[in-house]
Amino acid sequence: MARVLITRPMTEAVTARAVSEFSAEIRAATTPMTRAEIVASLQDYDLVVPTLGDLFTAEVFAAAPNPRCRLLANFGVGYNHIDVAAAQAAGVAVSNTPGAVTDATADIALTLMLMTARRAGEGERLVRSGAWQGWHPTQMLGMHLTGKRLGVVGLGRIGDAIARRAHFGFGMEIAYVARSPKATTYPAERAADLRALAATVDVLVLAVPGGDDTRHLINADVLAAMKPSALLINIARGEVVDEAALIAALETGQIAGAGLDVYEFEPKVPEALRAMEQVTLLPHLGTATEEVRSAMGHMALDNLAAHLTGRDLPNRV
Ligand SMILES: NC(=O)c1ccc[n+]([C@@H]2O[C@H](COP(=O)([O-])OP(=O)(O)OC[C@H]3O[C@@H](n4cnc5c(N)ncnc54)[C@H](O)[C@@H]3O)[C@@H](O)[C@H]2O)c1
Ligand SMILES: O=C(O)[C@H](O)CO
Repeated sequence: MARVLITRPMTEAVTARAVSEFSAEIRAATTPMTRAEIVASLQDYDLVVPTLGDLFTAEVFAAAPNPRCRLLANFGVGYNHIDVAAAQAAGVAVSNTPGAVTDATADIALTLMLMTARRAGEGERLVRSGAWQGWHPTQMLGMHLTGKRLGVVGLGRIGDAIARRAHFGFGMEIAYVARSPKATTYPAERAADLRALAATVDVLVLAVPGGDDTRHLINADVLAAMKPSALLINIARGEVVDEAALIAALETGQIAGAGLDVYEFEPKVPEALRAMEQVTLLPHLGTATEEVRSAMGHMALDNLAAHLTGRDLPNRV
């Protein structure tokens, strides 16, 4: 019988299937595995279901030569915590959970857009503080999203779901950057480059994968191109944004606000960001619904099942 390790507690439905179908061992901690645990997981298990924060780096694969592990069935669509080339060189396949996460993550992007544009976090804090003195015509005025221009960086599954919600729900104009034009169900303008996109939009939303190719894609230069009234929304990965440059841009009023679900040094969130009223901060909630986390878990288990029965992995990276 193959030894299967799942590196975090899962929903009840996924746990029940993992135990009955795979006799899986489920690690009890909710925190990422230590380096020593990761090396041991490669040496001691045939199949591992890792997730965000489990750092399967090239160095870790080097520390576990000829691993027993044959598959990392990642729980999550983003796999920037796994060095896929090093895994493949070690004979370890990698799969992920695309699609299952799309709608929930797009919903969180819209939540961040609305909360930041309409100052919802600030308003909620005001009410809770007991200091609210009542409605008046110029109280806490925010930005009206309807009819504004949205720039999407990463018009893939989630970026497209965000753009659809923004266009059909809020009448927003959609613009994007991509290597080639995309077929969309809404009118969408392809910008010449990222700076050109940043310069013309009211909201810039990030939905690219993390990793070396997109690290600090949003830097001081891009932030400087944005309008002073514009908002930056990040549901992608924290490292896509140079967080120090973002803090500087917010402090100097170069941009008006930000809505963040992810952080460069997650779960550390700089005190400077936590102190800013114009910033909405969520704890990586993109996929956090019972249904979606179960769908992600089942997808990871489907990849284990395919591997064990010699079928093609449905979601091979
Ligand atoms: N906040 C969350 O909880 C959460 C949840 C799910 C996914 N995510 C993140 O969202 C990412 C996207 O997921 P997806 O399913 O939409 O992936 P996807 O592969 O369908 O879409 C990513 C898109 O980004 C494009 N892209 C890559 N580099 C680019 C660049 N430099 N400039 C412009 N476009 C670029 C790709 O061509 C692709 O179209 C994941 O990799 C993950 O990191 C976050
Ligand atoms: O990439 C994803 O699916 C989410 O960020 C959770 O890992």
